[in-house]
Amino acid sequence: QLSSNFYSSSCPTALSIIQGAVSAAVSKENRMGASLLRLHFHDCFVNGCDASVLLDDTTNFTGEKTAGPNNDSLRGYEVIDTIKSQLEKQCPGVVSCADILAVAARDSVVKLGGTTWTVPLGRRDATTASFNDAQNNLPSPFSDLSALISAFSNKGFTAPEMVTLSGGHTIGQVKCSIIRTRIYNETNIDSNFAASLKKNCPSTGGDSNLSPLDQTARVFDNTYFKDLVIKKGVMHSDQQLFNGGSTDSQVNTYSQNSAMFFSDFGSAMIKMGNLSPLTGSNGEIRTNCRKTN
Ligand code: HEM
Repeated sequence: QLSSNFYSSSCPTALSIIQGAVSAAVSKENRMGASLLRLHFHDCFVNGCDASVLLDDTTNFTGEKTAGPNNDSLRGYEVIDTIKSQLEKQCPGVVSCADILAVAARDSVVKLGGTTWTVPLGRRDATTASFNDAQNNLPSPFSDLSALISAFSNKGFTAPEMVTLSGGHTIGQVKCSIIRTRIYNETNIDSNFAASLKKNCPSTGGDSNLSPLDQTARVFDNTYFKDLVIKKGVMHSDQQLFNGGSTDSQVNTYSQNSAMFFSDFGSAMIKMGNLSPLTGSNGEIRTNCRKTN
């Protein structure tokens, strides 16, 4: 139902405007590429790829931005605002915020050295956001493998696709509060690696101190999987993918074959971008991604 040429007559410059703005934002701050990829994931897993994640709360703790997994953690909203205002000047009322998120995620991965894919377009924007759905549908970094598999299965993904998409953690940063239990209490972690993470993540305090999600977190590559094999997964949920269970062999394969990871990642991102889009006369094209029209 979505199509890659959706804006080719209504806004032929849309894709180049988005790419230019993503490129500028990531050049200014490398981590922004990771933040924009995560924004699309957190949009799609909560009632589909409909830009619900971008709506500001009208009352505190009713929308998605203030839900546990997003509050003080999701970032990149200002970059989306910049892109939206450029698009509104060029083609007012045409390009949805949901499509901006999907294209910005792809352009971020490319800019950081990763793979590319063709983004199907034509999503429209939601008029509601749900705090509870964000609380309940986004996976937890404290989950074991079985819970990670079911969180993705609830959205129609296989366990191998869950592993592939987790490769998104090849870029970006994580807060100390998320990794503290792992680095102080878990045993399936390389001890020198744990010691080095503790330097920037004390046992009390420093909750917002950041650590890179893999050893080359400024580059989209397969180092995330190489790290898992040597027990250098950063979050509990990361190391679950290589912990003596059913997903070990796939992690091994990706650690040795980045081409396979790249090609699977592109396919899985297209599938994620297809999660219940609003099309036709459903939803709207927001003028401001933070507010309904
Ligand atoms: C498998 C289940 C997943 C869990 C439990 C999870 C959880 C998390 C958590 C807790 C953080 C750090 C948040 C913070 O410290 O503020 C994070 C960061 C990140 N996640 Fe995930 N995530 C998962 C899957 C994914 C997927 C599927 C993608 C994209 C395809 C993704 C992309 C990212 C990126 C790029 C970052 C870094 C963001 C930044 O630096 O701003 N994650 N994730």
